[in-house]
Amino acid sequence: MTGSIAPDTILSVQDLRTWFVTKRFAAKAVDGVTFDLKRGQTLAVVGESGSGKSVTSLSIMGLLSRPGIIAGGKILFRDRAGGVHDLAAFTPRQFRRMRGKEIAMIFQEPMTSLNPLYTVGDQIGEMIALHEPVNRQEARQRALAMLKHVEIPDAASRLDDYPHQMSGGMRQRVMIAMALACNPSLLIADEPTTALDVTIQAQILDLLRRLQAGFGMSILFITHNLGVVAEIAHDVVVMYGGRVVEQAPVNDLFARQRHPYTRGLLACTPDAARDIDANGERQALHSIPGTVPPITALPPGCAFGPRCSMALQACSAAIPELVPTGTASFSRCIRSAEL
Ligand SMILES: Nc1ncnc2c1ncn2[C@@H]1O[C@H](COP(=O)(O)OP(=O)(O)OP(=O)(O)O)[C@@H](O)[C@H]1O
Repeated sequence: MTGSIAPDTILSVQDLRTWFVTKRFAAKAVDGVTFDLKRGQTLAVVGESGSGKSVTSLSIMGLLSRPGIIAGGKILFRDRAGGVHDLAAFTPRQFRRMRGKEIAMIFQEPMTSLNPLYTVGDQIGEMIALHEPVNRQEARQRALAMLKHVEIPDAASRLDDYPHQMSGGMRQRVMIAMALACNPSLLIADEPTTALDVTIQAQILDLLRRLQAGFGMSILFITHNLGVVAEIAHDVVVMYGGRVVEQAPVNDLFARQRHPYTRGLLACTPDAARDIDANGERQALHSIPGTVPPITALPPGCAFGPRCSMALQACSAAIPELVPTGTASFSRCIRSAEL
């Protein structure tokens, strides 16, 4: 029995637990995470470094490194033909057949996906040939079409470039072209714009939005930046200490944050309109006190408690439940009604 998934949903992560277990420690990097990604939409997973975002995406892609294991939960994925698979139970062989074709991933650093020794045309073509019966000429034509889709100027003359001959923004476009070459229904994007300067970042987000409208893929977007979330997401999951602390449609989340951590993250996001007053004076920068605790030493009760200005004694007594705060919103805070 694979489990159930709503008809408009392409990915349903259900009570996922991904742990790193050795003789010395058990790091519960992801501990009971649940969310749904709807077809053709973008779900952003946001949180500070160490909150468990990347481990969540690596679990979905079957790319966990040792000693990481999926200790519990389901990752239900609906393929193009409508079949539902539990990726949490997939073998490496099953993942190899699915990756690139049905699910693709882009990373912060394009050179983790691109081989410096091959031209970009060869690399995109090879990705297509791996999953589809195309000859060399067809693969090259498809690679060219993909370079055009990702809006690389003068694409025909860039087909035989090596990655090092391109700028960072162009390499990011090539990585997106490679990821989308076989028309996957799910794209996992792990901080794909973090290393880029803000104008290029905006261009890449804009490109992803247009590609989503054209190709119809769903996007799981991992980021620490709420500014990026506002640009691209339909729904948002906020993670802290390996757990979901808040979950909401993007407009609801920005209108009202129902967890003090989300509120703190938003206050830390630079905003010129807010941070410089009418007299041109800079307001003090906000920051959340302290740092994310190591996953092996989470405080008792609410993991955010020691950093939270609203914490009560009860917050350290038990881990708060994720409770509904709206029709599609949830918060793991006992004071969410006051926020
Ligand atoms: N191979 C590993 N062995 C042990 N612990 C690990 C391993 N990989 C990740 N972790 C732990 O899992 C936790 C979550 O890491 P993860 O990379 O998912 O965080 P993140 O939110 O994506 O942060 P970043 O933005 O820095 O990537 C961290 O506390 C990290 O120490």
